[in-house]
Amino acid sequence: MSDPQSIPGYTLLRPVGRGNTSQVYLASDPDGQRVALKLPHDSTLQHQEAAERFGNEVRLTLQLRHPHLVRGYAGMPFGTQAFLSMRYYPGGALDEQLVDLPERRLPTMEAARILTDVASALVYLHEAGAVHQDVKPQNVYVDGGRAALGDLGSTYFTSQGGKVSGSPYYMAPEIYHGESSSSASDVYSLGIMMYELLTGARPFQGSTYEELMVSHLTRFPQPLSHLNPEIPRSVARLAEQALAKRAADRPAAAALHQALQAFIGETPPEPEAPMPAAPSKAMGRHAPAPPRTPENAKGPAAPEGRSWNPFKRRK
Ligand SMILES: Nc1ncnc2c1ncn2[C@@H]1O[C@H](COP(=O)(O)OP(=O)(O)OP(=O)(O)O)[C@@H](O)[C@H]1O
Repeated sequence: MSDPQSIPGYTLLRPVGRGNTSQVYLASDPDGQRVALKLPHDSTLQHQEAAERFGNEVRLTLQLRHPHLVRGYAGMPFGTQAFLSMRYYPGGALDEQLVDLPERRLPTMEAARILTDVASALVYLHEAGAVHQDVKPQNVYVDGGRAALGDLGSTYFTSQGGKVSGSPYYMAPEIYHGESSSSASDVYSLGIMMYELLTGARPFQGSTYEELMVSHLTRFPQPLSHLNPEIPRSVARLAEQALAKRAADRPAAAALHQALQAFIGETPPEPEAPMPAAPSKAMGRHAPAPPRTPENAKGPAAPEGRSWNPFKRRK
């Protein structure tokens, strides 16, 4: 890991979190502003793929600007002085905040506001031709009730291509199949987050990678409005469609954003307005994907033994 004291102008205040690839500190920057300072572990810098992922996160966090993306201030993408300075969120990541709540559940309107913001960030990324690939509460930061999506390490521009990845609880069927990801894969992950935040439970469960894969590929969650009657039908229907097994059957992030915005009262509801949809051949709702078994699936390999972690990104 870079020595934080050796990054000119930054004063380390205290550690705030540790991930697989980096350590994050609360620090003060050259202007005396409190920032989150992310420093890669030594092991990250020594591993080419991990180092490239860190560099990708630095470059894209500084390049992509949106009110609902974690704001990057400064950084160095590579080398022993690699770092990323970004907005500091005192409450940490959303998953860390959920742990403290009864039944891991936010009040419905709070959850809907967070989801609206994440959907808004995805609309921006998708319009820019980018795919995030790791939408999950661990990568969402909330302050004052409003959210920002972070961790652009796996993000890529479709025009340039990128390595497929995802986290098993949030990963779309096409990624389990070993196919490429697209904006529709992000919409699927957002659909999982909608279920999780609006009901307190993830729609697909499994105690091993294989069980979780089978669940994503073959099961259908209960209608969202049965699980939470406070959710308007328009939002519930789109969340269910976001979990369509076939990418082409999912709505665009813009449709989800529009419906969520109307729900939280940020724009007047427009029931007559056509929802923007992802280009699609057939619209068979929740059409099942061809049956796959753990043996024939081409998706990312399941880790062995007890170290299986459904939140950990697969590459
Ligand atoms: N901007 C921020 N503000 C406050 N805390 C943060 C911020 N960014 C990260 N953290 C804290 O640091 C922890 C580690 O960050 P993060 O998950 O981004 O690390 P990582 O090494 O990139 O993760 P991964 O395991 O996905 O490689 C987070 O769980 C969170 O607690």
